[in-house]
Amino acid sequence: MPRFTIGSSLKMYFGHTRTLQWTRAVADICADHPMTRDGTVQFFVIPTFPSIPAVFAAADPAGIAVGGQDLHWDDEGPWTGEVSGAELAEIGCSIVEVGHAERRAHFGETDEIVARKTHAALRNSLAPVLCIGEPDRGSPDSAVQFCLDQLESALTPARDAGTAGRLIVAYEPIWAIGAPQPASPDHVRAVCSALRSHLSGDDLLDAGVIYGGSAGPGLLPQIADDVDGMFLGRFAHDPAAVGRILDEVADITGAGNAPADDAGVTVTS
Ligand SMILES: O=C[C@H](O)COP(=O)(O)O
Repeated sequence: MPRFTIGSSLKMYFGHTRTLQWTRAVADICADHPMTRDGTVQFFVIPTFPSIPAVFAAADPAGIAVGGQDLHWDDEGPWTGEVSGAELAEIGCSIVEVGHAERRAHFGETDEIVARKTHAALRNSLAPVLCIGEPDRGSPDSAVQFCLDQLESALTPARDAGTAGRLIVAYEPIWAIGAPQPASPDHVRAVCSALRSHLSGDDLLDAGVIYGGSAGPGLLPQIADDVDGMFLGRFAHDPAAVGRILDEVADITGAGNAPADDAGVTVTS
């Protein structure tokens, strides 16, 4: 597992041309940056479905993982308009977003549907970016209880079937999505550390917990000890923000002060 998993869902913000411009700019940054080159950071991008093949071609050479924003709970069948995890895996995706708050709110995704989709991702060897988070601002303790219930609900079918795999839990308090600023570092740390403890040593799942909700440059240094990465939205629309976050990773890990070799790769030994 990389020390940090950091990525962005482009939601429906960009058309195809801008998606590719953004991806190429981010791929250039990741191809050059010591923190992505040495595997300290696994960067991922989640575009709209039609852009996935072109994004894959632009992102894969830079080591960027690509995923879908949703999947169906079945692997095939009469589901007009839907996309299966089997097909996402077939075209090269390694991750898929499941249960984002916007899908739960606007597309009727219940906890049961999210659970079936989580299992569909895992059985197709896709790492679910499983989005959980409390609806209203409150205490960290109440958020932890809400999120643990949501998490275990989402994992029930996979646990029942004994399906193993990599899991990326995206802790996204709903009240912090689309907001001017993220949840406070203390809140993020309390909830994410509880989720990490809960999943640590899981028999089936190799799990990490990342934070999303108005995340951007400046946040990771305040939460790094208690998270496995960040899920970026609007504050990564400027590709330069990705470079700033990777620079912050270098500072966090101490690599920022290390000398670089001729190829520009930081020498840490
Ligand atoms: O998918 C990303 C999250 O929903 C966060 O989006 P945001 O940073 O624009 O609030």
